[in-house]
Amino acid sequence: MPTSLSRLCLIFNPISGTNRNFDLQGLLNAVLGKDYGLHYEVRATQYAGHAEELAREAAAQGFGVVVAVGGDGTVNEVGRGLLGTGVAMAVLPRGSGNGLARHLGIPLRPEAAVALLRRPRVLNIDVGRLNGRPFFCTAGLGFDAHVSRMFAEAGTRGLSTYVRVALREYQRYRPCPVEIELADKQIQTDCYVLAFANAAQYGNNAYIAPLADIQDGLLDVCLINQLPLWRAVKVAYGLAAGNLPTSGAAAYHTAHTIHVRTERPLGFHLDGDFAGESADFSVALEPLALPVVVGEGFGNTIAVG
Ligand SMILES: Nc1ncnc2c1ncn2[C@@H]1O[C@H](COP(=O)(O)OP(=O)(O)OP(=O)(O)O)[C@@H](O)[C@H]1O
Repeated sequence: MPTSLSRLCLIFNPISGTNRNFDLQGLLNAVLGKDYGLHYEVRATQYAGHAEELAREAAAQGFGVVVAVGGDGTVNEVGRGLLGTGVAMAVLPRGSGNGLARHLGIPLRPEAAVALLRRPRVLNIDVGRLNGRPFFCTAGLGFDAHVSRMFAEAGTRGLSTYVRVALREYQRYRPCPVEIELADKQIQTDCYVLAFANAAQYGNNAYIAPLADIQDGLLDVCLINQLPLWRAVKVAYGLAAGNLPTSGAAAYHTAHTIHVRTERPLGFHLDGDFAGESADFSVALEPLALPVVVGEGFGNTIAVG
């Protein structure tokens, strides 16, 4: 194993997920111990955005793997900090949804996820950017972004809060006329949800783009123009069953660059966290821009020094 991969910095978000009794240091000692020749350090975040700074600092200090201990928001911050450094990101899933970890085949059981770090397998994944800001799993505009904003304000986290907020906001949210340019196509339509998927799922095995390949240099673009009740039921079922593309409830495209103008400013999310509002969106993909530690059986291994 290259020596750099034996130096691990774990960046721990104490507020992700719902389990507050998590002994990370005890887990690391039990699973990694002293037998594997690894050096590992834990650094806790103190505020939103801190994980990006900590990750950049760890890369500059010569750590070879920086582990995001949290959910997709933490993964996004750590990934942002590592872009361009050549340092690999690993994930110890501790969030509510854990979309990227699930896509990469990383076990949700903490002991098994940590065990992957003994001999990390690293490969490069594509990175999306929405108005210049990176995302690794999914980004989007419309209802899903609106729900992520309301979820952030809800006071409690977890799947049950998310479902409660989504059902409440479904009564209120209205679609917006948009113009979409992608892959030589111009589309004028209403937009209820426009999702840009680098990975297949939002998290919690909700498959917004089950065919998305995180190494193919393309984003899977999912458009839902209206969401009357009958279609909402189809979408919910399609997300869970992984058959949304064949359900007739959503339209799909693939592209590496997309431009969207909206009639009114729309909220957008990056990896499930609300990230602001705009009426003009440029989305692009950087192929294979981030090395990541993957689960057993995922993709092909490449050498990272
Ligand atoms: N110390 C901290 N105090 C407050 N907020 C923090 C802190 N550290 C990180 N955060 C913020 O916590 C938010 C939620 O974290 P994260 O997304 O990892 O968990 P989650 O929402 O439970 O998981 P998932 O995104 O997989 O559903 C992130 O947006 C991050 O910026």
